[in-house]
Amino acid sequence: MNTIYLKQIPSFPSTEIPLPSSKSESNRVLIIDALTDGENEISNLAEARDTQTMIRLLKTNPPVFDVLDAGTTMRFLTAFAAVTNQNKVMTGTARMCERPIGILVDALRELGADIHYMNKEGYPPLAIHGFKGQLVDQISIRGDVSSQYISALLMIAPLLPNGLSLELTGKVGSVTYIEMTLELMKQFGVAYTWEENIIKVGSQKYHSTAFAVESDWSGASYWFSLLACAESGSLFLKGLKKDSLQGDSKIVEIMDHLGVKSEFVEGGIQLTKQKVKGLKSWDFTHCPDLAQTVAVTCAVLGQKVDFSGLESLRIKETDRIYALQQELAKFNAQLLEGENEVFTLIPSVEIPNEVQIHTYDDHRMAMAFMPLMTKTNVIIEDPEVVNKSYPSFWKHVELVELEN
Ligand SMILES: O=C(O)C1=C[C@@H](OP(=O)(O)O)[C@@H](O)[C@H](O)C1
Ligand SMILES: C=C(OP(=O)(O)O)C(=O)O
Repeated sequence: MNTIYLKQIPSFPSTEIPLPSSKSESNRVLIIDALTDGENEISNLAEARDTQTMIRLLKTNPPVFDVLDAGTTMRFLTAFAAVTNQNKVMTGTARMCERPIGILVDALRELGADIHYMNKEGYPPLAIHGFKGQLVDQISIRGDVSSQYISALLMIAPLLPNGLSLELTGKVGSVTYIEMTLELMKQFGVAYTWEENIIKVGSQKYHSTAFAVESDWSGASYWFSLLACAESGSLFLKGLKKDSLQGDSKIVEIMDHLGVKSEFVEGGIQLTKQKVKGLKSWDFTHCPDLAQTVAVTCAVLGQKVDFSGLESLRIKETDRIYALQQELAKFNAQLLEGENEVFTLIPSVEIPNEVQIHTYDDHRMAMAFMPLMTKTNVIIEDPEVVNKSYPSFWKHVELVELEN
């Protein structure tokens, strides 16, 4: 098995981290670009495998769209292929074929798409056999499983002859990602309304424009965590802006409680250490990708915290609740399931001299446990797993190591 060894570094001098581009923004912009008649000027697309897979599939248009382990690529391309009247097989890794897609398929079938399950009802692989023409212009969709189904439908909505009125039902999670989708659509000239739980997008064209993808706030979260866990140090994260389309910019507020001060300056954000104010509870409903980062930070910093809004974590790259519980236990921290979907993070009492982290084919497991290197020697299994969203992650870790 391939591993990476992170020798303990309790503190580090000021280091500049370049950061990758956002894969969420990139994958939306690529779909919008494919649906725009004219030419767009898109820059700064992500190096993330999820984005590179999207680029390759859109460019080569093979009969089988194998998205590997990319959730957004699967969900967005399914809606795209269906309403652009294509015959396509949608598939991915074994794990991708365990991640539900029934809610999106039901909605697309209601709209007029011909889609069959090739194996298990509700899950990829799918066979898409074109579009019969728009059958309805109003759809209800539950929002508690994945916002990606909603984003997928919104992006294809302007193409529909009658547009689309989408009623969101139940608890809606990851709302910040729905907002990102709509804001990007707006930047490409598409109008929408969102009143209470109904989003309406009329039939209209996307307009060509220039768009530069922002740096990735989810990727930035690991650097906030590294500084929070370190004895001393400072970090400059390049390319981040205060007004971001990404909900994971919430990390600024979370880390303000956990000892990291953020100052937006020209060209990025300067992170310095401050007194730990403490965190009692946090709701991750709209920033689920930050949960692993914050869990490890709190475990290391001795913070007992109630985590809520973790429901979607079980159906991501791995069952992230199980994975966190297993790996936190290796340094005597716990994530205990309580009543009403609240989990309590019990921090570590004693960290062993060396900890080996299993990564469960999940990039965020590898990256979230990196900051443990401030307290002990860490071995990360399958380090290349980070390629899904942040291929240059270990190179950036070396920048911190080199300063020592
Ligand atoms: O739309 C997006 O770009 C994403 C939405 C979120 O998924 P869910 O909506 O399934 O929570 C998030 O976890 C994922 O990493 C990216
Ligand atoms: C959940 C994630 O991605 P996706 O759902 O797009 O596979 C992620 O990047 O953490």
